[in-house]
Amino acid sequence: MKLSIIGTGYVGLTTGTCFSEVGHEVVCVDNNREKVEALLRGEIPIYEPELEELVTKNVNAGRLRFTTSIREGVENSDIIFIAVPTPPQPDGSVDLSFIEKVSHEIALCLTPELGYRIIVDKSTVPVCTGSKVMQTIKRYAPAGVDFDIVSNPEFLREGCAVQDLLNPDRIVIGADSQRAMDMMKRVYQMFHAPIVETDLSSAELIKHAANSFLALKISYINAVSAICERSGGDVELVARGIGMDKRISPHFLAAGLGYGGSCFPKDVKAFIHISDDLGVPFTLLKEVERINQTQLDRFMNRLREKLWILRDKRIAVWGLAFKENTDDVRESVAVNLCRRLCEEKAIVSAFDPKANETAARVLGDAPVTICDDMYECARGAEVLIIATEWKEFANADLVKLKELMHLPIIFDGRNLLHPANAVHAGFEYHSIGRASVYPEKKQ
Ligand SMILES: NC(=O)c1ccc[n+]([C@@H]2O[C@H](COP(=O)([O-])OP(=O)(O)OC[C@H]3O[C@@H](n4cnc5c(N)ncnc54)[C@H](O)[C@@H]3O)[C@@H](O)[C@H]2O)c1
Ligand SMILES: O=c1ccn([C@@H]2O[C@H](COP(=O)(O)OP(=O)(O)O[C@H]3O[C@H](CO)[C@@H](O)[C@H](O)[C@H]3O)[C@@H](O)[C@H]2O)c(=O)[nH]1
Repeated sequence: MKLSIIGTGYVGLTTGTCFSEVGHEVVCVDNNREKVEALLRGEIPIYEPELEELVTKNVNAGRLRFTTSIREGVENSDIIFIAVPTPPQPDGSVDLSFIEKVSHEIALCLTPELGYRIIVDKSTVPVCTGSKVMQTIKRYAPAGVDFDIVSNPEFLREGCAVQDLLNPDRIVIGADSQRAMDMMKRVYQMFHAPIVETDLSSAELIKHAANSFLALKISYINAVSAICERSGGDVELVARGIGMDKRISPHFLAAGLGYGGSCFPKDVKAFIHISDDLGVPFTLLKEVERINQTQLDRFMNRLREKLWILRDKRIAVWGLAFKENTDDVRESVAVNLCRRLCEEKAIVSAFDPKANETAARVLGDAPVTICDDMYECARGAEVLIIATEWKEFANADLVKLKELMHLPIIFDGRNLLHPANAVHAGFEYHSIGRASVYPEKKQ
């Protein structure tokens, strides 16, 4: 089928590429000329495992192309996906100006002669946005255009987006027209995944409800981690013990520094705002947010308990991305941690396998020394903090690390290391939701 995607960011580029991989003919549109020019030169603007190979393969096969022209996308596709940003506003509500602008632009490209078109919202939007897109298109398109609106939320995780897209747990399609639903099912028939057919509003709600529930699971285990720290329990054992119950599942029960990224923080805020607007305040989600914020505060307190004053202490931070396998630092807890350490005048060095450049841009004036090598980053440090769950850090050579550091102290904000291994290598080891462990003192 002929598809276009408006917005070639994390979602648009990976979705468009995976659509082309299963045989569709895809035009990816973006109004960022530099981004499109880079893509036309074969440069991939983001780091996402497997993406570069798939883009190259499908561009060479003639199934995937890039343009800055919405008109080219609209005229050359039966189905137009919108994948533009829906950022938060200061009050937590969603800024829908990108969606409105694209809807308007699509409307101006539609003509009765083009024939039937489906406009699909893939961006994460508040319930009832679909009907606003419909009204906008009706308002600005010439009389007689034939189109339907569909909601098809995206559930990919950054860092494994290609695999998530090619092997989804489910596809959600919200449509108020059978013709649109049937065509959308054809788009996804090659993905061999269950399809949840809904009305427009339910599909929009599924996305916010899903992300809020996942964030809730993380905050739940983080709240349990605080209780473990006070009581002498071990949150890893507790998570294992509850996660083996199939009704709970072991996923998204990893205690840590809290959730970050471009989705959970903004989508939880948005769902709170939506529920307030509807007169049914979702106060549980306010607690989810509060727990997420206090997780980093508690970690900073424990660091101060250990080092007393952070000023002039050499602190190395492993990880800057908001999670492993990505260069994305949007709402990264690791970056926030670096900022807070700098505010307290610690001497901060940091390393990330993929996010050094993106982090340097957002850190701006914060005096963080960004290092090219994880061990060099730790040289001379009094404390090493693990802030992102990269495999490299879990597999670190602890003997080498200990030789390089000034003091052998690790604060593991993602519970990546095994406490016994850290102690065996001679480290004092502090982690989330567990008692700290210390190497045996020689008499
Ligand atoms: N990042 C994720 O993991 C993820 C997963 C699921 C859903 N989502 C949702 O998908 C949407 C997009 O997120 P993203 O992370 O891909 O954002 P992004 O910022 O990475 O990409 C958005 C792209 O849209 C382009 N754009 C903006 N206005 C445009 C216009 N008028 N015409 C053409 N292009 C335009 C931008 O230049 C940018 O390249 C958001 O609603 C987000 O909540 C994101
Ligand atoms: O057990 C866990 C799992 C995750 N995290 C943190 O949660 C954040 C988000 O991680 P993850 O969900 O893996 O990445 P995202 O790319 O943000 O994906 C989420 O947000 C996307 C955008 O809406 C959705 O499409 C995905 O389904 C949803 O998982 C990161 O900071 C992780 O460190 C934890 O602290 N503990």
